[in-house]
Amino acid sequence: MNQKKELREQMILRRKLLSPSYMAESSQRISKNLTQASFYIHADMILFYMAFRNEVNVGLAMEEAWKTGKKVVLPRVNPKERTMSCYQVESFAELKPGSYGILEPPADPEKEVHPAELSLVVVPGVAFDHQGYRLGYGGGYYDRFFSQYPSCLRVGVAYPEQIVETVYPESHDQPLNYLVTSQGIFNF
Ligand SMILES: Nc1nc2c(c(=O)[nH]1)N(C=O)[C@@H](CNc1ccc(C(=O)N[C@@H](CCC(=O)O)C(=O)O)cc1)CN2
Ligand SMILES: Nc1ncnc2c1ncn2[C@@H]1O[C@H](COP(=O)(O)OP(=O)(O)OP(=O)(O)O)[C@@H](O)[C@H]1O
Repeated sequence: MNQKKELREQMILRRKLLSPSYMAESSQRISKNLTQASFYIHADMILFYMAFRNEVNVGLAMEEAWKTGKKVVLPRVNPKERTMSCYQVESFAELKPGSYGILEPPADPEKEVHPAELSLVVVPGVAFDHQGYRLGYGGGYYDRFFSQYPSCLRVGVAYPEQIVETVYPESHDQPLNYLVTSQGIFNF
């Protein structure tokens, strides 16, 4: 547990040291690699995330998804229960800062999507390992989400600097199917 906490702090620090131009360029390459992958091409409803604190910015992939007629979905978090609900979005202009300052869609019941309908989930993270495990901010949001809805394909996105030998997975940690980096794609 302490190993996990130390790795989280170390990896957040490492990510803070990346330059804005490096992150922008890598994020573009990651978005491009993602949108060229067959699992993305075949997906019609995709849960993305809005980057905060130096995370990989997948905005370019979201724009590509809108252009090609895919349904773009974003989460709203419920910090009390540590759960996420999903809403379809049509543009970045609809979003407003929510919990943790992360941009979120409005809670419009007509736009709510049942997570079982998602064909692909793009997952942020602090660190990723060679077995397909990820380390987040410790809220357990994605682990809880995937244990409840195990059928959607999970794809992590990372700068190569975020990949480590192991993130010390625990029994509740839900592994990814793929990890997309600026240098290529891992299949677990
Ligand atoms: N862009 C993005 N959206 C996301 C996630 C993410 O990792 N990235 N999440 C993925 O889970 C969820 C939000 N999870 C979060 C969990 C904790 C903190 C946070 O600020 N934690 C404090 C510690 C607070 C505490 O210990 O109670 C901190 O890090 O300072 C932020 C986001 C849902 N949306
Ligand atoms: N399926 C689950 N049901 C209930 N609690 C869970 C579940 N998965 C994880 N948790 C709890 O959530 C907490 C955080 O888990 P963990 O440290 O793995 O989060 P994380 O993967 O870093 O965060 P996140 O998924 O939010 O990015 C743990 O205390 C864990 O017990």
